[in-house]
Amino acid sequence: MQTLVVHKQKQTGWIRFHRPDVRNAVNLAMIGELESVIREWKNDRNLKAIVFLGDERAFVSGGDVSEFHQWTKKEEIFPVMRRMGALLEEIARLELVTVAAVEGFAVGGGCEIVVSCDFCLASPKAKFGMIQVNLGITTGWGGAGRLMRKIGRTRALDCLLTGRILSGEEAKEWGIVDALLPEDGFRSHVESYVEKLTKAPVSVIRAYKQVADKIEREREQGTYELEAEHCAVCWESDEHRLAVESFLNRTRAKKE
Ligand SMILES: CC[C@H](C(=O)O)C(=O)SCCNC(=O)CCNC(=O)[C@H](O)C(C)(C)COP(=O)(O)OP(=O)(O)OC[C@H]1O[C@@H](n2cnc3c(N)ncnc32)[C@H](O)[C@@H]1OP(=O)(O)O
Repeated sequence: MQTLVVHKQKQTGWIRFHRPDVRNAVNLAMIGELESVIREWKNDRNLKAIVFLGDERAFVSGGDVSEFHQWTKKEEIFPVMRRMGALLEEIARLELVTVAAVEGFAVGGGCEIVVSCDFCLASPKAKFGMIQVNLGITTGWGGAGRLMRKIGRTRALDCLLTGRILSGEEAKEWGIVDALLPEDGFRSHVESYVEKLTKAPVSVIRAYKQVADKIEREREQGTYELEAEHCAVCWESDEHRLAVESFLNRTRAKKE
């Protein structure tokens, strides 16, 4: 695999987002690789948990601005948004424990990946932000609906409308982070935490995830399709075009 480093350890699968040069930004290749891992592992009846992680600098920095933002029409970008939204819906509905382990930036779509997991474990230096608004767009992968369900409508709207960046501690206080773990030996702290979450038999884990999923389905459908639609419409705005140009100009200027 080019964009992910994956391995299984006992009954836990580990998926590391691995595009360090671009702070683990999600491109089409990563979406394809993540689809194939999730669709293979979801049928592993021995697996109890999946942990998603990045590196000390970034969990995931959102969609790949260089790749995604070459498309300017809503008809071009909607299928890409919907595809990743459907994948995060699949992850959210997995009948095993899902964990986002965050040490660095989880921004934009990276924050949407975080809230599609059952648990978020973070180091105090982690940073979270639904920064799509800074690009003049909305979430596109279902993250707005999941954030509202996780931290409540008012705080979620504050994060979505301001694009504020929260430290690990602030994100714990706001309810995005479920446990803060020491930066030193973060990975082994994550392993011990996951061990506690997965001492139950596979059948018990799958049963409780089915209960959680049923409640969510009865309460409301996932919002990823609506969000992908809104994101695609905003994609054509001048605000979005200008924000992307300024990001790409900054990147080019650094190279000169
Ligand atoms: C529905 C999802 C939605 C969408 O897909 O449109 C979104 O996710 S919108 C949000 C898209 N993401 C961003 O706008 C974040 C952009 N990145 C940053 O703000 C920073 O890179 C940050 C805060 C994540 C990390 O800052 P740091 O100072 O640690 O690193 P640099 O900014 O110097 O970046 C290093 C290197 O990585 C490239 N990079 C970072 N993020 C992205 C990205 N999302 N897409 C493409 N490339 C990215 C950055 O340009 C630098 O490249 P270099 O060639 O080394 O200059």
